[in-house]
Amino acid sequence: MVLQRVVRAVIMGPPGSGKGTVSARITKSFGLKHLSSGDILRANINAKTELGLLTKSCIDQGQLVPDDVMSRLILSELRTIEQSGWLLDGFPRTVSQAEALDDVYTVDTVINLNVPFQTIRQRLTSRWTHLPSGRVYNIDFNPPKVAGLDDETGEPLIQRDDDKPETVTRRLKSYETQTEPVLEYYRSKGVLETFTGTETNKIWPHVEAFLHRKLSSINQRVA
Ligand SMILES: Nc1nc2c(ncn2[C@@H]2O[C@H](COP(=O)(O)OP(=O)(O)O)[C@@H](O)[C@H]2O)c(=O)[nH]1
Ligand SMILES: Nc1ncnc2c1ncn2[C@@H]1O[C@H](COP(=O)(O)OP(=O)(O)O)[C@@H](O)[C@H]1O
Repeated sequence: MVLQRVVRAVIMGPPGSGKGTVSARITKSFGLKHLSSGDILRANINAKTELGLLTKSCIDQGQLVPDDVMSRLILSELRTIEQSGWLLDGFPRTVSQAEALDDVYTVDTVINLNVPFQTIRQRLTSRWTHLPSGRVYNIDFNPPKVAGLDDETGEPLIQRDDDKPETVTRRLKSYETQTEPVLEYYRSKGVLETFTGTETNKIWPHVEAFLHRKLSSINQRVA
């Protein structure tokens, strides 16, 4: 689909709900630029930047990075891709972050992946990540072609430290207390679209059909 105007979208859902997996499909089908807050933070930690050193302990403990740090980081990244449509993944995670985003950009649509916590726990302990690209694999769901190696680059995959069961519990708690209110924030603005299920392959066709409708209606309004 060729877009006549930039589309600004957010994908939300608890850790492990499939945001990264679905984002990869959205970018492929609709050409939006994917910006993942977690990928940006992990790249900084890996490169031992000042930001990486500052945020590592929060992430390892399953806590959120402070709002002002996150909002500054993501808004400055967004400025560099202002001319493109984008899909934000992992930001905003608090109402304060949502307000900071809202001060600068109007979000057209928010895709909310509603996946039960029980399903998520099993997935995260078998998640393997290619750090430089953010590509994710799963031993059961989408294993790499060669165990332990990224399909595209052949580079090693890692298991994230914060995917340990006790840290996952803390991340889910922080999702409930700090991130769920963001769903209400977007619901009241009339832009929240929730997709419920336990399997990405069943959720995806609904997300795809919804985005086709949504993007066509945005294009028609501009035409
Ligand atoms: N078993 C199973 N695993 C899935 C499914 N969808 C995604 N995953 C895996 O679950 C893990 C978490 O997905 P991810 O996209 O990283 O979620 P995010 O944390 O919300 O970005 C990854 O290892 C995925 O490969 C699914 O439908 N079934
Ligand atoms: N918007 C944000 N606000 C605060 N902390 C964040 C944000 N995005 C990512 N983080 C930190 O990075 C960690 C990993 O984030 P992410 O990769 O998005 O997790 P997941 O893919 O499991 O949802 C979070 O647990 C948190 O510590």
